Amino acid sequence: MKVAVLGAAGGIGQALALLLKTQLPAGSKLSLYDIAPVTPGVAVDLSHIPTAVEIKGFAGEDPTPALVDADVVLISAGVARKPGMDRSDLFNINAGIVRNLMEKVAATCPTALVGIITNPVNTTVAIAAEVMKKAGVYDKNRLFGITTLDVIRSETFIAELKGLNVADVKVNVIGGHSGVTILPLLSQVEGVTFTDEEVATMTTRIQNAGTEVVEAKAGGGSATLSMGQAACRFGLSLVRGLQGEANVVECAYVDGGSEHAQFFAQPVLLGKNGIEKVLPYGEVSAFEANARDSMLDTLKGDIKLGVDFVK
Ligand SMILES: NC(=O)c1ccc[n+]([C@@H]2O[C@H](COP(=O)([O-])OP(=O)(O)OC[C@H]3O[C@@H](n4cnc5c(N)ncnc54)[C@H](O)[C@@H]3O)[C@@H](O)[C@H]2O)c1
Ligand SMILES: O=C(O)C[C@H](O)C(=O)O
Repeated sequence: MKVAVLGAAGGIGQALALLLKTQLPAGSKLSLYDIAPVTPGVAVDLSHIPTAVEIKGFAGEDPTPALVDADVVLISAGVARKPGMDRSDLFNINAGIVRNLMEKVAATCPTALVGIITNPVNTTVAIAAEVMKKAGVYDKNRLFGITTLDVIRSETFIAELKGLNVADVKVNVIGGHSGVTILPLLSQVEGVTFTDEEVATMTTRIQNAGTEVVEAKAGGGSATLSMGQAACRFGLSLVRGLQGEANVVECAYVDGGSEHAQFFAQPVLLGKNGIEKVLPYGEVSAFEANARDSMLDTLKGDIKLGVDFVK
């Protein structure tokens, strides 16, 4: 199994690479790429960790050598937010970066499972899909916007509020990955009840959690370490699915035939071909149904921006 990380010298990329080096199954290959010249050095550094994961680093303008024979590609290349910015403010720079990298993915490893981390995810995933379509190699079951950070934040905050063991908290987060498009389904969390006020406060906290980190870092970037953990969890789930493990389920932003929008985050069953099955997200409360319906104009606008960018 070969996993490639594009953007591997960045805050997320380095954390993710470290976690993958220590957690990928024995015999895996890990390939790091970034335009930053330090990237081969990052790989040399990680290569001294005694795990049976072979690691190589590549820098420069062309990601192709890192992509050859990749089974999974995780993309965090691009710029991050500073205080006062919205994720959509990153579009001008990151749209072109994702388009260019996806052109290389389409040419070099078109059947790889691709996880997009680069913001604005609601839009960059649509860009990735359009690039693959243009190249004639689009498979909607192999492309994912990684929304796992919203899931692990929800698990953490709910466990804190309700005094639960965080390992026991499971929550679906649906929609997209920015502001009101992030919708945790609190009504489905087993073993707890929330007051209306708790639902409103917790939903807003989860939706604004990225901004919480951006403000706390005060100009030093956005979430990197928690995102490294989230991307590692998602990447390992992709690998477990590819290896034939049963019942691997994650929420992700996918082209899953949703009635709500072309791309929509919801639970998916992962397998040897990426998405084996898009799963229903279940019953929702009146509050959640209203929040879901209210987000759709924003989400569809974000998606259209990405589609138009490539067309
Ligand atoms: N999906 C999520 O939940 C989530 C969470 C956190 C951050 N993000 C996003 O992830 C992205 C990266 O964040 P970060 O904190 O790691 O930023 P960072 O600035 O620390 O790292 C980005 C890396 O991308 C590299 N890069 C830039 N252009 C490139 C190109 N054309 N090819 C290859 N590499 C290139 C840079 O050299 C840098 O090393 C941002 O867009 C951020 O908004 C997404
Ligand atoms: O908020 C950001 O800009 C980064 C990321 O999308 C996050 O949710 O932390």
